[in-house]
Amino acid sequence: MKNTKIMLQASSISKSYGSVPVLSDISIDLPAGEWLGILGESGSGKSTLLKILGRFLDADTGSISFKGNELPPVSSELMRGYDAIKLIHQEFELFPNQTVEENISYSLRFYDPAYKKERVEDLLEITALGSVRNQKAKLLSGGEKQRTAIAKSLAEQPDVLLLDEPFAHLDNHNRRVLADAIEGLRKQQKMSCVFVTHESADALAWSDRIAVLKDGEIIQIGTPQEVYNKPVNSYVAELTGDINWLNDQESGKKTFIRPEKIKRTKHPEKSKWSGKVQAIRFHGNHWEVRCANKQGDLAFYRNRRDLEIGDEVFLTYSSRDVMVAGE
Ligand SMILES: Nc1ncnc2c1ncn2[C@@H]1O[C@H](COP(=O)(O)OP(=O)(O)OP(=O)(O)O)[C@@H](O)[C@H]1O
Repeated sequence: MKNTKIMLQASSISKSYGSVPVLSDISIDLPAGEWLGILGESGSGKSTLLKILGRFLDADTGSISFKGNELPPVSSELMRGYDAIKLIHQEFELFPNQTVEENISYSLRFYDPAYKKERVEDLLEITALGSVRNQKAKLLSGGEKQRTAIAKSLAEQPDVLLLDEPFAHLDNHNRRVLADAIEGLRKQQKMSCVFVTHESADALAWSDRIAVLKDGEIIQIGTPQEVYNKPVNSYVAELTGDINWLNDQESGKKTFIRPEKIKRTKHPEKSKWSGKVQAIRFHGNHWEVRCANKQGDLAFYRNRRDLEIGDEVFLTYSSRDVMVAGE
C-alpha cells in the first residue's frame, strides 16, 4: 500500500507452548485504517497471534512494532497490554456489577466531565446500547456484552482494535446490530483493526485483507476477492466457500470449481457434465442442487426451484473458473 502509514507490524513471529509449535514465522503489516481478518480453523493459532499483537503474550522469536517503533517484550513491562492497542477477549472483561454506562465511563475517568459525557453518549448511540445503559453488565445478553466491551475499549480512541471472534455465539439479530455498530465505527473513527474468525462469511464481509492461518502459518494474504476467487490451494478454497471437485480426465490434474460458476444448459451437446439430481436444499436466497453421475457429484445453485429429485441435468462452466489443486 503506497504512502500508507503502518500502524502495527509483526515480523517473523514464532511461538511454541512447551515443545508444541503454534505460530511459525508470521509477518504482518497493518496499515492505518485497515481491517485485517485472520481466518483459520479452530486451533490454528488465531487467539495466540492476537494476544501477541495485543501485548498480552511474548513471542519466542520475532518482534512487534507500533508506528515504526519496536516494542519491548511484555515481560519487561509492569503492565500487560498497550493503551493504543485494545484487545477484546472472548470473555469481554466487563465490571459485572456496574451498568453499561459506568463500564464505558470507567475508561474515561481521567477526562474532562463534559467531554466524557459527550463521548459516552456517542458510543452508546453507535453501539445501539442506549436502551440498556442502566443495566448491570452481568444481566446483559451476549450481544450486548460484546458491544459494551467494544464501546469500553474504544472510549479512548485507540489506534488499533483487536477482536477475538467478534461474531461468535451471536444470533442473526445481534450479528446485524454489531455489524451496524462496526460499520458506524469504521466511518466515524479511522481506526485499524485485526479480528480473528473461523467464519469465512465474516472474514469476507468485514476485511480489507484476509490472512489465512493454517497450523500456525499464514498461507495466503490478500483482499477478500483474491482469497475467494484465487485461492492459493484447495484448502483455502474450501475454507472460504463451497467447491466441487472436477478432476480433469485429460490432464489427470485435481481441479475444482465454485458451485455458483456452474450453469445449467438445455443443450446436451454444450454440457461439460451431466447427472441426476440427488438433493435440493433451500438456503433462503438460493437453492442448492446436488447432482451425481458415475464419476462423482456436483453442486450448483439456482435462484428458483425449477428441478425435482431424479431430473437429468446438463451443466456447463467456463474453463476460466476451474482451479487446479495445489497451485
Ligand atoms: N496457554 C496455552 N498452553 C498450552 N497450549 C495452548 C495454550 N493456549 C493455546 N494452546 C494451544 O495452542 C493451539 C492454538 O491455540 P489458539 O487458541 O491460539 O488457536 P485458535 O485458532 O484461536 O483456536 P480457537 O478458534 O479454537 O479459539 C491449540 O492447540 C491450543 O490448544
